[in-house]
Amino acid sequence: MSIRLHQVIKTFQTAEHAYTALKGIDLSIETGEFVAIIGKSGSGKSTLINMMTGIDTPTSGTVTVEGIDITRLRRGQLAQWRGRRMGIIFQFFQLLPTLTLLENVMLPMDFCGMFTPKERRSRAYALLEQVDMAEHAHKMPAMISGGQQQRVAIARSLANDPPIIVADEPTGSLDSKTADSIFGLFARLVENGKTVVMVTHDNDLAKKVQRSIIVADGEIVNEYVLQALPNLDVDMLTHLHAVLQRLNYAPGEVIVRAGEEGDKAYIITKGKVNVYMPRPPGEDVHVATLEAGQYFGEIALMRGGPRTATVRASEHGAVELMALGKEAFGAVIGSSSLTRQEMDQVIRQRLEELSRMGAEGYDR
Ligand SMILES: Nc1ncnc2c1ncn2[C@@H]1O[C@H](COP(=O)(O)OP(=O)(O)OP(=O)(O)O)[C@@H](O)[C@H]1O
Repeated sequence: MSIRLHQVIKTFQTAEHAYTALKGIDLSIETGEFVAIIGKSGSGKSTLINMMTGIDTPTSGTVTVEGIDITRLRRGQLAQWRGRRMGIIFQFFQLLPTLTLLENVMLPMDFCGMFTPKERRSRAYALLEQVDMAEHAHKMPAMISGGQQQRVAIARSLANDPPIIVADEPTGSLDSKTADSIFGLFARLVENGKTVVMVTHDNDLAKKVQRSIIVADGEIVNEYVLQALPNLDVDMLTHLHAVLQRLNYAPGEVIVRAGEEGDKAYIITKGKVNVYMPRPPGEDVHVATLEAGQYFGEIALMRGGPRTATVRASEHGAVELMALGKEAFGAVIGSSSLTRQEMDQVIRQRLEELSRMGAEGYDR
């Protein structure tokens, strides 16, 4: 495991009041993952990654990177550790304006005493080559474009060959074509075995990575909610996060019952549920097993009418669900036609399955 945050809380104390920007974050990022962190402005994205890099310290909780609890490192140790193990990239590049591009890339090696001075120079050239900037090596940062400066910043972040790259809105100030090419560089780093964590506002870029983490109001949106509703935008996911109600069921417990009025849909976030077709007299027939990342209860909300099936928590373990009421469900469907279409498709399949198994009245 590459990065692990456990119960991380960050409270900023200002003159007038205290503001809790992170509210108990649990998060694990594996070695070699390409992770996008997205969220509305002010949701806590930068604060979150500043915890991972040790640029800022949590008020409570632990941050473990490659097995080291970085919250326990002293300032000097932390700077050395970071310099060797992490490459950091910011939105506004932050190249030193009085040094050439080559010198900028050599700087982290100088700081951490990595490689011999001669090696540093040739390594810096090689890194600039990797990002197509070698021909500009002796220019000053002000002489090149923003996209080029970001390429150099990426080369600089790789100076000490760190296994982890953390980037805070690296494409935020670039046009979309340049952003795409910078994104391509990150993808290549991941192919070469690096772990990359990238904050982005750009939904399209976020869709291209293996894993998205949505920060909403200082918390992380449950990843199974994301899996269940992959086409919602950040605003809707943030809204959903605020209104979803967490529910727990014991093994075997009934969650919804066929024939009853339905006023909620459910997303499974832990465990499995079994779906049964009602067959009098009380001999329900098992139709399907659903697991984390799937939803149920949507048919009654989408099509009206009573529940079409009974759903129980699996006998083999407890179940955690996120419930959304009619109103939130309506907002979700209304916000994304793709989600609506996909749900329609799921419902059609489910009703066909029920009808195929001989239940009456399910071929609506
Ligand atoms: N040093 C600080 N002192 C007080 N409040 C802070 C401090 N840093 C951040 N905050 C507050 O914490 C919240 C989260 O900030 P953060 O910068 O992490 O958000 P963000 O999601 O990265 O936003 P953006 O996308 O706009 O950069 C904000 O409401 C911000 O005002």
